[in-house]
Amino acid sequence: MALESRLRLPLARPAPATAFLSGSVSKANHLPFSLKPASTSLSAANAPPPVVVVGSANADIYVEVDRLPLVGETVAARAGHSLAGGKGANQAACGGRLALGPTYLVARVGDDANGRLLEGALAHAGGVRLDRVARAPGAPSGHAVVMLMPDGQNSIIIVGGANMEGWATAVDPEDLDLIRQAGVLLLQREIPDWVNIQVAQAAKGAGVPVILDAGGMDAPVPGELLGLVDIFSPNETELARLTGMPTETFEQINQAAGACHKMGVKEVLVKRGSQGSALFVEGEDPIRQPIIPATEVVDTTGAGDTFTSAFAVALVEGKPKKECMRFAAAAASLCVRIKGAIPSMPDRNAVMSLLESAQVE
Ligand SMILES: Nc1ncnc2c1ncn2[C@@H]1O[C@H](COP(=O)(O)OP(=O)(O)OP(=O)(O)O)[C@@H](O)[C@H]1O
Repeated sequence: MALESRLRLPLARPAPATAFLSGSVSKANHLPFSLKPASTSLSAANAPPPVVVVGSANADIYVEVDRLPLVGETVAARAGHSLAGGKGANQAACGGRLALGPTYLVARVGDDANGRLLEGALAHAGGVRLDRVARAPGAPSGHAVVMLMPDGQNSIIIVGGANMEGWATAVDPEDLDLIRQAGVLLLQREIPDWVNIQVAQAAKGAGVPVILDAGGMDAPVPGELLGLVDIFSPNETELARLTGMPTETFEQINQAAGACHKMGVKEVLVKRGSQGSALFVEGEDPIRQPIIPATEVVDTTGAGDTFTSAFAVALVEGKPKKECMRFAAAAASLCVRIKGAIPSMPDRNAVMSLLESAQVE
């Protein structure tokens, strides 16, 4: 069956994705954010095109220990539990909750218990289309053992598994077809660079904007990948690592973003934790977005993924960049109030309520 009919995507895209980048967004796209209908139908002609996330899905196995075991020693954990994570899964789960149109995750899991945990958790998170999450034979699902110490420190061991080994020698043509019909392609760095490059090439060829979240492996970002990215989104540490420049002050970040422009990335969206965020578009004044203060900061895990994904959701709706950043800051502010990554990601109505109340403050 042709992909188009299998996915029941509208034949005509509501707005050319490139319009969002060039700033030539139609007037209709400047409408305020609208509420998410009770059920999102792909066949709705006026639904925004899909958010497509290509990335990792990881089973995060948390063990609470008093101390790390010595070589040859066995220690008993005080508690243990497993949660779905991985930057790809996190960003897809967030898109699923926030986007008016569909959100797809393209990922590889193993044919094992962790793979089933991931599929179940993503189905439970709601709103994410899992048609393109495939079980890779012969590779375990990506997983991480997170050892949590009483003082809040942690030690982590990651098994890349299917995230790294589960892709065939070339990306599945059906995945590439889906990407060509997307409103935005969202990438991170927890799958092989060659996969990111192939899917970014497909997006670029179809005029679909590509956002690369710098989070994940800390190996250098290949120049070929950077050259295909429309918006590069690092936090301050990742920006410093990429450019070899200091990123402590706003002016230093501005300089480092300028170095990224020289590497071929036109837009750099920097996440600055409790200092907010800033977007550096080549040749334009930076746009600064302060945080929307949280009543109580419980756990910032997943705040970066929430921010990037929410930004992408607003971008697909044709919102101006400043509004995309405000929407993302509101979503991330809600995320830091609840423990965990996927469990803390807000739904659209909560973000809109916060935006409304923040407006009148
Ligand atoms: N204390 C806070 N209060 C409100 N919003 C916050 C707070 N900390 C972070 N945020 C929001 O979350 C966004 C992303 O956070 P951060 O810069 O920590 O991302 P990150 O380093 O990529 O995160 P991580 O990798 O831990 O998910 C910030 O730009 C900000 O909008």
